[in-house]
Amino acid sequence: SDTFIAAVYEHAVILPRAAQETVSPEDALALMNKNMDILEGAIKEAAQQGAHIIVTPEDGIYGWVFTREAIYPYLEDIPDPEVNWIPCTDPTRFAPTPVLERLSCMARNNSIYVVANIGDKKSCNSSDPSCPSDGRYQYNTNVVFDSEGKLVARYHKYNLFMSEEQFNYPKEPEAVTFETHFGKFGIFTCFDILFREPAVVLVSELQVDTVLFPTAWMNVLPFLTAVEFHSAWAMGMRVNFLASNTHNTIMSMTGSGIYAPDGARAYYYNMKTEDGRLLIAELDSHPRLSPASPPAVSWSSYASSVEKCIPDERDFSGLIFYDQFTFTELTKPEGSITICQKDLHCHLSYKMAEKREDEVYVLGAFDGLHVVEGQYYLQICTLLKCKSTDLSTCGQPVETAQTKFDMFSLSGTFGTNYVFPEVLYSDVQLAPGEFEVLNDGRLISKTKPTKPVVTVTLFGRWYEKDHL
Ligand SMILES: O=C(O)CCCC[C@@H]1SC[C@@H]2NC(=O)N[C@@H]21
Repeated sequence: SDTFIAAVYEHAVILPRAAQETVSPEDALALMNKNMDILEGAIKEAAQQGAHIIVTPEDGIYGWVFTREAIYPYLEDIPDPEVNWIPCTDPTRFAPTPVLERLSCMARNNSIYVVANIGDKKSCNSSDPSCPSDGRYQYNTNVVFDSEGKLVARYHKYNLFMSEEQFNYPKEPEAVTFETHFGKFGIFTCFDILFREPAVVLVSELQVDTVLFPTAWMNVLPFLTAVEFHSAWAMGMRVNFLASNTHNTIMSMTGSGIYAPDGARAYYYNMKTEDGRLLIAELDSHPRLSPASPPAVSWSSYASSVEKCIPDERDFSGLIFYDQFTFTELTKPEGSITICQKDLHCHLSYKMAEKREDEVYVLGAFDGLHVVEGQYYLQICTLLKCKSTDLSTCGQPVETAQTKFDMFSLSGTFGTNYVFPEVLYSDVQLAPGEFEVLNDGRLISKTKPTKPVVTVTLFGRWYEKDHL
């Protein structure tokens, strides 16, 4: 069919009382059942509203369990989907798997695809030289059940985030896809989104239509807040993207959404209360075939054609999330300005509705390797509001703004084809339908921006440079 209805659930996970202590398998299952009780409510509601598929978050069933031993009682031995198994109707076929059984039944009883994140365990012995000393591999794992409850996908997270010492890396990245009558799906988890494998492979080589993305994402302004970055990835990669985040304001975890290539269809960001939220929206099954599908972009085309930038004595540098940017201030209410760092030249044309005395904006450029909490090579052009009128605060996280723009157009001489366009308004709000990327690489406002701008950014990932 042409469209389908997608659901994502942002879940305020009930955490284990003491994540460092080892509990009995009964206590582990009791906690997982408490979380699954809540997920079941969301799954039922989504199915009632006609959703074909629902995504639930990373760590959504047992929370954050920090040691290898402490997570063990929560894990199940998840078979390869090729075994063709409906745990709901055949629960004893493999070793005890009460969580798989319950998830399978939730999918089957509500006739909806269910995506969940749980832990997989695989025993090994000394015949395998890389077998861990405790005799098992433990994986951060996504599972997908179809609307009859059959296990159709299993994915082991490849890019573990720093603190996930409870899990092992799979030996090779897994590019997991499955077909449905509403399009081809790919799946990966959280930190995977910053790397080429398997995320980019799923889209560029395996041509999936929709990405399923369970996450436990800690927000970092100005570029890596969940709703901002995930919607930008959907636009840059030209896929649908179903992001389900955990909700825990103490950890800065909030921000889920249903994103199409041309913008968010629904999203949720809430740092004020501890409420979860079900989102439901309609999407094109094959977004690339849609007439509204954005064209392929030649990212550096426009910026390479404008005059080169000449270093100016008023340029200055500042840190954004530990990366040293080169900045120049927007001193006039409107104009065209350029800033460079190494090979990256960034160009901005803009017009403010009014130049306020109490707010300062800069144009910034960064071309280099980010090295904190993981290493990845970035090329970034950004228009952003500084925290105060003191230029030394430029780059620090800012959530609110009052300056309205009449228009903006941002471009850069990117060396990579992987550029994610971000527009963030005041109070961490997205701007669906209000901006677009032209095929010459300009990120432009389509209409007069309706809210004050916090940042407009072209976030480029240069995968080939990571290992040089
Ligand atoms: O557990 C994960 O895989 C999610 C981590 C994502 C965190 C994002 S990516 C880098 C940045 N650092 C943070 O603390 N939050 C963001």
